[in-house]
Amino acid sequence: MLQALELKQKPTLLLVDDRPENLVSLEAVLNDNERIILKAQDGEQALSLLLEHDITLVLLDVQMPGMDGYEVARLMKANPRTREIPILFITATQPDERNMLRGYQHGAIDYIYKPFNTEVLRKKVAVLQELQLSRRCLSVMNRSLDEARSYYAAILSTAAEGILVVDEQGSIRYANPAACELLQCDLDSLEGEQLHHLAIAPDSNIIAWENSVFFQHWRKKLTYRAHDAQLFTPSGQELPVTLSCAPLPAPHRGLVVVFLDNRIPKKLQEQLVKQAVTDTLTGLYNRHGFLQSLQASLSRSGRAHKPLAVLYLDLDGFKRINDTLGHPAGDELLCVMADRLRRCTRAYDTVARLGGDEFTIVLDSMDTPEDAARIAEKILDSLATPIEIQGLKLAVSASIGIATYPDCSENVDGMMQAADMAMYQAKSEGRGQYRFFTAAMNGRARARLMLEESLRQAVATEEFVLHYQPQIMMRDGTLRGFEALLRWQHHQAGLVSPGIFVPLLEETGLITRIGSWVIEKICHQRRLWGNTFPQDMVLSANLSARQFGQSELVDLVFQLLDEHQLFAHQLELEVTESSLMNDIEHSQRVLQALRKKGVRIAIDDFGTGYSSLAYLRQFEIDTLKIDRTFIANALVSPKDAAIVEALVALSHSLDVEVVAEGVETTEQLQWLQQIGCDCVQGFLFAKALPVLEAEQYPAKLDFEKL
Ligand SMILES: Nc1nc2c(ncn2[C@@H]2O[C@@H]3COP(=O)(O)O[C@H]4[C@@H](O)[C@H](n5cnc6c(=O)[nH]c(N)nc65)O[C@@H]4COP(=O)(O)O[C@H]3[C@H]2O)c(=O)[nH]1
Repeated sequence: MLQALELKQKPTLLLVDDRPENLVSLEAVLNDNERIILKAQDGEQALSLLLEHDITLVLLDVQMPGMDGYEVARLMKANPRTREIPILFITATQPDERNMLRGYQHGAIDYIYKPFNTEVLRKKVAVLQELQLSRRCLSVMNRSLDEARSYYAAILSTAAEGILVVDEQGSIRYANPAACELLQCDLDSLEGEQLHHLAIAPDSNIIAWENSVFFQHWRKKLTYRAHDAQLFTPSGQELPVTLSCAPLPAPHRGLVVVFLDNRIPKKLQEQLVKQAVTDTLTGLYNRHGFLQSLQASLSRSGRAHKPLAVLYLDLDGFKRINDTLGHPAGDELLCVMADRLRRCTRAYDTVARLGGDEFTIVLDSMDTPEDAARIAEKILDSLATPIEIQGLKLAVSASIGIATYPDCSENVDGMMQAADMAMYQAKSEGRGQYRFFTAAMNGRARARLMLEESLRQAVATEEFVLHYQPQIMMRDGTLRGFEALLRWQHHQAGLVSPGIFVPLLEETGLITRIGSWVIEKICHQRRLWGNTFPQDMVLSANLSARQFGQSELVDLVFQLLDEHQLFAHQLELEVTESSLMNDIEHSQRVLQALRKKGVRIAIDDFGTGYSSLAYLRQFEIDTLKIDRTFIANALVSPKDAAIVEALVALSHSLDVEVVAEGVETTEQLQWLQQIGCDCVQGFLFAKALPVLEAEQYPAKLDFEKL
């Protein structure tokens, strides 16, 4: 833009003469509206105009007082801004040869003598002016050419891709810095090198350029592209590249080759693949990686007819460590665990963490299935050494299930299921041990699947009923309330015990649906019993851990209380210790909200879980239900008796009501009375009763006679 403006400007002449009349006559001759004319009467004025304006040509008087024309020319020559401006000297006398040469030396183009022929002067000025404009034009173009050249050179030298320019004979004529760097050589050694030699392994036969793919494509004016090409450095090192080779546009006869180092995307891809199959915490394989590896091992073992085993390992009591010491401690434990598992296995066995505290191992190419038992024993032995975390020595054990190929299954899913089932078997038989999968387990699994299926149907067809077990106040033998207990009225099998189906409901997630149904049902029942029982009679329901963790629980309870117009204290929700410990903050929030409304909270089965007396203080509760195993043992085990006594005393000091569960004998009842237990529940009074029997129960109860 600036350059175009520069060229469009009118030419400017500077006339320099000490005599004003000469200046006037010169102006009269040269003024034609096509040019601008400036005038100066001495050297100083001329120099300052020269610096201020863009002068095309100077007509300079040689003889001037003070600074003469030669001196002005010398000073112009010395200044880069005025150096190139042509000077036409005007003189009355022919200068001597020395001065004339001095003039030419300082930039004079020509001399013109006074008195001058006006026509000659006009012509000379016109020619010189034209020449000067052409020169300017040229220099502007040169400048823009230089700029364009340095712009493209900068692009070429900063490009991350290697760029080569090759002539039609296949000789490299140019290589950018990236090309030199990737090919590990300097420009000098690349220049003149044949392009197709770079694409040939050092020990291969050299072919002629005319037979190369580059030339073949160039001849047909086509671009050659290769995503997995190979170049070779002069030292013979392989360079995997993506490459394109395009003919240069006419009139150039040659090709431009652009290539990109494939090792960078490859490395990124490798990293991504690694991340996708690795457990970030332990660095072991994750589930995805493990299943892939198991698939590959099964195929190998199939071909080699070698047995293979999958070990499924679950840490015993990991959750408690995580909950009590915090997640960082849990993570540390898992890392130590991963390390020990690595040490117990061979380099080519696959060790993985599926998630949480579940680890799996593929034992590849075993000689006999007993090798798997040896490894399992080694793992259990290695866990016998306590793990030190946060200054505490933690004793950790694991349950291990083993499935062998081809006996248990021949596919990934089957092997995983079998190992998982065997692990559950090991766990249920007493932890810290290993079990091989057996056909009997398979039978049980099948039965379980069938049960699961009919349970789903039962949920859909509402085959559930609630039975009510009475709770009796010790002080006067009156009815405190009922605990609602779920029963499954199976259309063929009859009444199924919750001990069988509640864990299944929990595992399948159906428990939340049923749980909501139970709360709704007892609210409904409590309203129906409005006139049958006193106002303070309590109905209680069990909450599963999952249900207790649900964010909508509080709203549901409030909504049902409203709907059935109940007093909040007529409803008691029983939560187990472990549900509370799952997420302590959440538990505190839920309990606070429910109790604020007046809903009663009971801790169920106290003594079977964490048995932490500390949280009796931490959580807001109304009732503590002592587990029936303590009551069953209390009269034969002084230790259990002492625990129950301490619990009763502690609960009273915290204003918490105590309910003893599972009271079956009058001896137990008398003892509980002695130690001040508030309330009792058990077969001594009644089993869980259907609605009608529950209604009639208080009339039949004779507390004194018990
Ligand atoms: N040996 C003996 N047992 C006695 C005696 N008195 C009561 N029981 C039994 O002890 C269990 C008490 O319920 P739980 O501890 O909450 O234990 C319950 C509870 O954890 C769960 N459950 C039952 N109904 C529900 C429910 O509606 N929701 C949820 N989430 N769980 C439920 O199933 C478990 C077992 O329930 P049930 O089989 O009904 O077994 C009941 C009850 O019948 C006694 O004197 N001796």
